[in-house]
Amino acid sequence: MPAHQLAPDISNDPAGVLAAEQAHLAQSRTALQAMREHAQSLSADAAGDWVSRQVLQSLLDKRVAALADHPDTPLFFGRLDRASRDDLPGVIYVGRRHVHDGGSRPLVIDWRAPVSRPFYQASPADPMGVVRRRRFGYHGGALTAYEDEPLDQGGEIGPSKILTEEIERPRTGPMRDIVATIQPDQDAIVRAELTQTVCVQGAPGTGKTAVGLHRAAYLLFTHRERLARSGVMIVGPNRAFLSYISSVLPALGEVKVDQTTVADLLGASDAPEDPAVAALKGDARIAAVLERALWLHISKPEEGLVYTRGVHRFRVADYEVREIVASLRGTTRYAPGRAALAQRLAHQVLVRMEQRGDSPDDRVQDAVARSKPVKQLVDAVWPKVTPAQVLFRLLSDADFLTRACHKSEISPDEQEMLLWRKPYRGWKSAKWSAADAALLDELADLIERTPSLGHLVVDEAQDLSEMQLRALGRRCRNGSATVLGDLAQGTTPWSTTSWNAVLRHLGQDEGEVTELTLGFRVPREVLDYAARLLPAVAPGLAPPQSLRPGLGSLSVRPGAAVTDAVHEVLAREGSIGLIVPDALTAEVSAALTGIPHTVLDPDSTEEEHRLLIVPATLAKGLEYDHVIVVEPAAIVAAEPRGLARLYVVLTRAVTSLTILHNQPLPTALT
Ligand SMILES: Nc1ncnc2c1ncn2[C@@H]1O[C@H](COP(=O)(O)OP(=O)(O)OP(=O)(O)O)[C@@H](O)[C@H]1O
Repeated sequence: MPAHQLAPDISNDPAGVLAAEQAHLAQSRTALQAMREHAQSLSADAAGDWVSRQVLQSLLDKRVAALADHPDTPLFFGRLDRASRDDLPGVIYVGRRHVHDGGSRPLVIDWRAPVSRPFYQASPADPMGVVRRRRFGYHGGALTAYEDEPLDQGGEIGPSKILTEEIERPRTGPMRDIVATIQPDQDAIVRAELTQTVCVQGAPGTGKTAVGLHRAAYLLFTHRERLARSGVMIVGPNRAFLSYISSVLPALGEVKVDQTTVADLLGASDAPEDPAVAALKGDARIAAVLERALWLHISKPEEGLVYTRGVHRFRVADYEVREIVASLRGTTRYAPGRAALAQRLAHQVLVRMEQRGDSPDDRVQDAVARSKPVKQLVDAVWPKVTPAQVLFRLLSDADFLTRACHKSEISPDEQEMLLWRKPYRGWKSAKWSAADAALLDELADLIERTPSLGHLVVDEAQDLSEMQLRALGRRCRNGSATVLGDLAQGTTPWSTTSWNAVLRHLGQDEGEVTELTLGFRVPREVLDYAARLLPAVAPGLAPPQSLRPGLGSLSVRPGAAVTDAVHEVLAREGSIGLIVPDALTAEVSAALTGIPHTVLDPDSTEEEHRLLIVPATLAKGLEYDHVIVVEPAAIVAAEPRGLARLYVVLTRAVTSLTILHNQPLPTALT
């Protein structure tokens, strides 16, 4: 059947339909193979020089790699039979990438193309020109089932079995893409305009991370050239999380996206710090103090400039130097201001030379700007400083801090808190905390402008301080952002309580706050249980909803042994996360001697075994089929926002949650 004709209704012959679709899959696979062979046959020799040849060859190699067929991944997962009379085919197959035959007839259309959109959005109420939507079921790479949804007959469509099965599939290994089953509300976020910053509040497991990654893939497809130049970056909470999500974008054909953590982006700084001090340093009020501290380094010029050339002396008077400095202050960043001061002084010297009858050119001006007297004056008045020097001075010199805090909203008590109890000997030996890293980054930007990316996806954004948000905001100030998080899962001393505030500190006030409400991960029984903590951790939030009933998924066992619970889940299918208070990690691991397991580490991301011991503070963003939580009371007691940590921990399970405890459970859970 030619793809441009509407398919005849042969649904009364399911075997025939399936066979025809399998034939289309085989044809598409062959066509993809031909596309790959064609790409392989292209030569980079046409390029004129060696460099161009290397660039072209690398592009061709990438193209060949992108055309690889992964036999276990469905080439298409949906089909639309369209009623629209336009130039587009009447029947389209929606898949992970475009495939066309020798005559350029599309056999599969990329899920991100506008014509694929009805696959995610069409409904009987708004069929979007589609008569029938077909979903395909796969086993490995083999097409084994299909399901039709008529869209032109009004009424309601029942739940999709293929969709439910996909959502219920046990989890193994890293996160996978959800391209075949993106839901309409998720799709609206994925396809939001590039210029639109979106902020998504969503309960655990509502697909925020998945949506953020698919949005990155969508934007890269739709604005390929623009974003190839400016770049897209994903920022997640820790490396274990990045490792968990690392294969989603490559599976969607996008390999050129940086995935990083705030700590890695701002520089690994991990000196321990009192949470109250960290919270104060994370406060956006500090930004004004840093700015003042930096500009306090400029001193009032007391002397003029004398420049000697041959037998002549050219003078720039002290009041003229003061005027130049005053005119530059506040109109430029610190480092370009320094360079401009040298140039302006040189210019004055040149004016004097011209007045004497010389006709110096630009080269003379550059030479004067680089000359010793000019350099000495600039160094004295507008000294070269690094972020570390400025922050060191601020945190170790009480007088300087007081001057920098002048007219700011930082109280004397707070100033006292900011000062190091035991100052370091010098800025080179100073040990910086995570909060300091954001301050150093702010100073770096005040000194020299930080380049902006085209788009930033920020996950677990509720955990970022205002100063960290400012740091990320700098990196998308000429672009846009996708901000993802859950106010109930905030576990840092500076966790936010308002998305509008987050957007403001990110510098994306125009961003739109939206909500995902349906949970795809956690069974209802478990989610309802965890939600008992919500009034304490995020009073304003409505209880989350789950798509999965999961009867019998929750088991609370006082006094039970860890090994028994572990043996029980090892007999079942799927991944296992044994989440423990951080302080008990070694003890629990020792108790499991003889049972193969891996201990999750913030940096090492290897998961050798199906059974993983997860320290509670690393569980954020991750999920396991079976979760065993050890001693909730100790998880709560370990940190100021311990109840929120427990909420995160209790919402990691896909199939079952077992709680083991000797100490009494937090009251909300009893
Ligand atoms: N439309 C969907 N179809 C199938 N699976 C989905 C869909 N949306 C989300 N999921 C799955 O649900 C699980 C949870 O998704 P994800 O981790 O993105 O949620 P989250 O909102 O970021 O959760 P958390 O707040 O706990 O970090 C993942 O396994 C994801 O693949």
